[in-house]
Amino acid sequence: MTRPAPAGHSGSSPRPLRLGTRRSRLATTQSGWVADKLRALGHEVELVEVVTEGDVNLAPLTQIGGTGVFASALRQALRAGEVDLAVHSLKDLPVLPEPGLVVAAIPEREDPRDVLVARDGLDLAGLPAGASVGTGSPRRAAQVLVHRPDLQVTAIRGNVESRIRRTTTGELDAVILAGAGMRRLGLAEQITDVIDVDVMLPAPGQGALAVECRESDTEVIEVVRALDHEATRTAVTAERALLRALEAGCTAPIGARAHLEAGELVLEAFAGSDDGSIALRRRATGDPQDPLRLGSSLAAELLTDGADRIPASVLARTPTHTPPSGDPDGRTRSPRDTGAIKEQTP
Ligand SMILES: NCc1[nH]cc(CCC(=O)O)c1CC(=O)O
Repeated sequence: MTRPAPAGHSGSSPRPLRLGTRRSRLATTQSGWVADKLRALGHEVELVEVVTEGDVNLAPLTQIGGTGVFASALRQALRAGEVDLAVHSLKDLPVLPEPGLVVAAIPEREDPRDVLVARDGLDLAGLPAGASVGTGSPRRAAQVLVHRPDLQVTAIRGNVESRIRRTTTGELDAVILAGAGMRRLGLAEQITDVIDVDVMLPAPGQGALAVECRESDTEVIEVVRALDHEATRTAVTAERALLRALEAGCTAPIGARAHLEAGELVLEAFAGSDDGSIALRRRATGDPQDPLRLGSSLAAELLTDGADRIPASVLARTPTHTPPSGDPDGRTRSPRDTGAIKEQTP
């Protein structure tokens, strides 16, 4: 249902902006944060819940099409005119631009680093040899094993709260999560170690949000633009350009973090393989006016130095098999979903 554009809207009697959100607590918290920012600017905002494949299907993300599954249903709701804007975790957003949609704002990002939640308040160095560490992320698994090959990495999925619970029940010694998500959920006091970027580079875009609108909806775009943070946009543009140039998806074992330092844009990146045979780390600096170039040139360097040997199946995380016929709730993918999932493969 597409609502007719309001005639002569000037901002004085704003139509309520319909903000589409996933139903997880992290998603509603992030959406609520954006809604509050827009309300503080004088706009009326209502939240609209959208159910995504990634929420209902608990198969490993690497099998059901990567984290792009979280974005696809929200994007469909945007295109259908059911909502006017959608808030994504930027790291879950496929790197290829989505036709008809535009990321109108990237607000200032949180600390992008990964954190450890371990039993008994342990930090990474304090975990004993053989300790079990849960993560569903090939990027986290690869990097933690470079630093601590003696640890036992276990694949886990689920929302932030349920992953943390695995350490309190004694099932696992530790889990690795994005610090940003934990802080937004008010769970900062459960962090037992903030993992240094020298040990683990975050996912490209980690800690940042992306507010997406319809390209044709200039009125909403103008409103949302006010939330954009230039330094964040510059940094994540370099990080995502690297991911794109590696032809990698958002669940690939690729880490990247850019930041401004003394007027220069610094980009650090990691590229690894699942079996640990490839684990490359490189750093480059460039012009903050051209983050795309810095990202793609560092990607080229990684490829020359061995990242070209990382199998395409590992990088792109293309669904390698048809998902089990019985989705948990019997939901079948629409052709549209499939299209949206495909877009993140090169
Ligand atoms: N893949 C799930 C996801 N997407 C965004 C975040 C956290 C918030 C962020 O990184 O911006 C998380 C949880 C996690 O990785 O621990």
